Amino acid sequence: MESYLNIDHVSIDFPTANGPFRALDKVNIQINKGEFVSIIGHSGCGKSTVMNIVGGLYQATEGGVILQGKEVNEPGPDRAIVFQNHALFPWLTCYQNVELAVKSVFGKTRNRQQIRDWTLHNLELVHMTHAKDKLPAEISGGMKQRIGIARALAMEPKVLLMDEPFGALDALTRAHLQDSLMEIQADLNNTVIMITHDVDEAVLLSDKIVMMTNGPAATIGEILQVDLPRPRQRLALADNPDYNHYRSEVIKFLHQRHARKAA
Ligand SMILES: Nc1ncnc2c1ncn2[C@@H]1O[C@H](COP(=O)(O)OP(=O)(O)OP(=O)(O)O)[C@@H](O)[C@H]1O
Repeated sequence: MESYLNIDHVSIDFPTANGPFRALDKVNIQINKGEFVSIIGHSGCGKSTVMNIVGGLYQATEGGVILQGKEVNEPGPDRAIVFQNHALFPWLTCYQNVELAVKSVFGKTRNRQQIRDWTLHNLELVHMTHAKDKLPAEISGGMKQRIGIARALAMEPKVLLMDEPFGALDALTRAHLQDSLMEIQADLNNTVIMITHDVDEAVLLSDKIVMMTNGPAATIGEILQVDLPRPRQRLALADNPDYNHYRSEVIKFLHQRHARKAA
């Protein structure tokens, strides 16, 4: 059966002064609907480049990305991106930031009341109704990230792309947001690709962890299937032998089999 999202033998060459630089070489990932997939690998291996190709921001030199049987060549609302640095419009309130995304996707098909209800519903999903009339400068980093997630979810994307979404947050805020994201995903069955540097985050959230080799010409080293039952509770998992097994598999990949050579 054909997968929902097929990253099919994707290679990319970037032009440089010394000629083409092959950043990715034949990257192959098959993702099913509703799957949560993390991409992990050392800095500079090409994780964001994979995401930018799926997001349609970069074009693969060879191979391509097929979403529900259609090749993806440009950005579109079917692939919403959540960035590490929120990327909210500073002059718009939280409500207006989400509403803008809703209007851009549903402005022609939904009436004003429906747009308002849908905007409020998505703010509620991320527990941000209380701050809907605040400007981004008036809320914390974790709250901004919640708005970024609400904005992406409100577009009802086929795939949610998250580039280190919690990378800039303190450990406690990060844990709260991971829990919220797991709850939301259990409710909505989103298909998610998330880049992370955090091994625990990858194991806690993912169905599959894609581990990339170091560049240049980075590719998929291994794909680890994480078969921990859901819902997952971080406290219970701390003593779970399967959890610790998955965790150590990722650590061994990153720090033993594909350890980065010292500069
Ligand atoms: N537009 C570009 N032009 C030239 N080279 C690029 C471009 N974008 C990325 N690269 C190169 O491709 C490689 C992969 O970069 P990428 O940003 O995808 O890595 P990454 O794994 O996301 O890194 P990090 O974890 O540090 O964010 C790097 O060597 C980078 O310098």
